[in-house]
Amino acid sequence: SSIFGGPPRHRIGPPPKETPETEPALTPDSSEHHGSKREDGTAAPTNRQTAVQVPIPPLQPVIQHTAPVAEAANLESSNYDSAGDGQTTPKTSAVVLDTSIPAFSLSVAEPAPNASNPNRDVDPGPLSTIPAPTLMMPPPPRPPTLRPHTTSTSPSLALPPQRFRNNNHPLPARGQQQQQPGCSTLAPPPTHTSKPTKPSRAVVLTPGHSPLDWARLSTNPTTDLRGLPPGTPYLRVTPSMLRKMTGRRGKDAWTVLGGRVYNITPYLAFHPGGEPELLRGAGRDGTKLFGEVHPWVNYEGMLAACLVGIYVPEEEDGGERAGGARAGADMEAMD
Ligand code: HEM
Repeated sequence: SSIFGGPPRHRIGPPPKETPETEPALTPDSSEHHGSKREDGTAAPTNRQTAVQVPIPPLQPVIQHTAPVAEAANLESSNYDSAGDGQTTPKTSAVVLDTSIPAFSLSVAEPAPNASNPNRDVDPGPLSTIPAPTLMMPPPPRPPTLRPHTTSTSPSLALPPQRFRNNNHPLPARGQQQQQPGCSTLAPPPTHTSKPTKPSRAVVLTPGHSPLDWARLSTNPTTDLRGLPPGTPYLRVTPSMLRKMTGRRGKDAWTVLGGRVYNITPYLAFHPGGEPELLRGAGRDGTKLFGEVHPWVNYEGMLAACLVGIYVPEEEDGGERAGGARAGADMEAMD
């Protein structure tokens, strides 16, 4: 049965007016009008009368099998004509069409409205008696979904099933036992390879003494940060000479880094570690100290404009040889 309340294969035409409930209630006026429109009206009333008496006729009259489809359509359309000619007919042409035209023929002739019916899932209608593959396309496959699956065997990219997120599972998430409620389980495991970070000893530099300011100053080709008279060549600095350059008593601060002597006085205010720290290397070889604090610092590039000379051993003869004499003369000139 169908929602129309009767055998669906016995109805054709517009569904609202062909329900079994309305068919018996048809007035004689409408029925007789139908009969008057027939050109061969002699046989139609008899057939309709038979159809009324047998709503679901198991056998079809022979004359109805010979009725053309076009004629049946005309009968159907006239059935909805409100005009009457006084003749009475106990049953409408819908019954005649039911008996004269097989349901298969009608269904195949109009597949589109049924196939496009959005309510076909809940209202199969007349097509319910016909095998589905011959009438409508199969439903399209459902697109893949990433929604959480309720089955344990379905692969999913979404959250794992609840049984993988509780403590009863034999393979809990990493570090789950140490997690507090609401904490993420993606935290890295505890490791002993990282060293504890040392507190920073960097100082707050005064305005205009940032690393960028030093870079701008030290790379200026016109800037001479050596603290020597213009045109002074690179000096050969001995340990005795270096010890006098501590940055105190009016003298500049020199330090040795990698065998080269630098005047670090201009850099004091720019040193991120502070002036006292930088002065720890003044008047001495600060290579080891420098490497202990920040071996990654490119001192050669940063102090290129501060290069005084090279660090040389002390002369045994007190500077009698040419090189030592020149270095000694230069040092005397700076004093
Ligand atoms: C030789 C004696 C030196 C000592 C004792 C010394 C000490 C320090 C200290 C304690 C810091 C702070 C590190 C921190 O942030 O905790 C520092 C930072 C720094 N020093 Fe020195 N320093 C010396 C020489 C130099 C020299 C000659 C230069 C430049 C050529 C220099 C350039 C820097 C730089 C760029 C930083 C910042 C490093 C960074 O933040 O990574 N230092 N220094």
